[in-house]
Amino acid sequence: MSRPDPADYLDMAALPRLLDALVTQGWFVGERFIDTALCHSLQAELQRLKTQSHLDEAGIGRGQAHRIQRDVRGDAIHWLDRESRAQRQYLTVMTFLQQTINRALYLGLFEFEAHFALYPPGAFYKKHLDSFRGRSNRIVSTVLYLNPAWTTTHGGEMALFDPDDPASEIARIRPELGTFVCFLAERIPHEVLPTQAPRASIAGWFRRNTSLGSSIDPAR
Ligand SMILES: O=C(O)CCC(=O)C(=O)O
Ligand SMILES: [Fe+2]
Repeated sequence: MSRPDPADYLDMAALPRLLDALVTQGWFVGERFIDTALCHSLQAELQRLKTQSHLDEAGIGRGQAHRIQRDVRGDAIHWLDRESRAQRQYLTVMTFLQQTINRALYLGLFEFEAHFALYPPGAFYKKHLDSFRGRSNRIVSTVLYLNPAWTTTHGGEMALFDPDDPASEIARIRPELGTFVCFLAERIPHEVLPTQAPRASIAGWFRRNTSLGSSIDPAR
């Protein structure tokens, strides 16, 4: 089986803009950044996972601190496990992006973890940081949206906030199929506004390895 070529699945021409935006403002949004056919395959897989009851209620906090809190986040998730061709293609693209970012910005990104997410109507995710400065090993957050023909009446945008003034909104992103967002996990507060329609995505994080000696550092 031939390995997928990342260039077939992502907008190579947008990469310089992505790197520049990460450095100058800490976040990037690209429309049609990931190949449309691949997005449809991922969307179909997420639907299948839902039908087969393979989605779990999402929680907050890692390891022992993990808990479900519906008043904070209301999505259901499934961690990517390379089970399908579409997942493997997406993970290959993300590995390529990791190498591209490391070569240009020396962030020392070490691995990528990601989950499908489905927000049912009425669900949201309150303003948060994906990682806390100093403690964290999530360095760059990513989101790929999987919703064809999303309109403003559907709500469910992601709002980004100014790291130096977290009350001030700096961007609002419609979760349209193929749109890809990445941002510095320790810097950019963000929020998922209440959605009116089922909202599908893949949220992922590039991590740095912070394991020390024999003490392992779990991803989740
Ligand atoms: O789906 C989104 O727009 C963002 C999701 C998010 O912030 C998260 O899963 O941490
Ligand atoms: Fe987040």
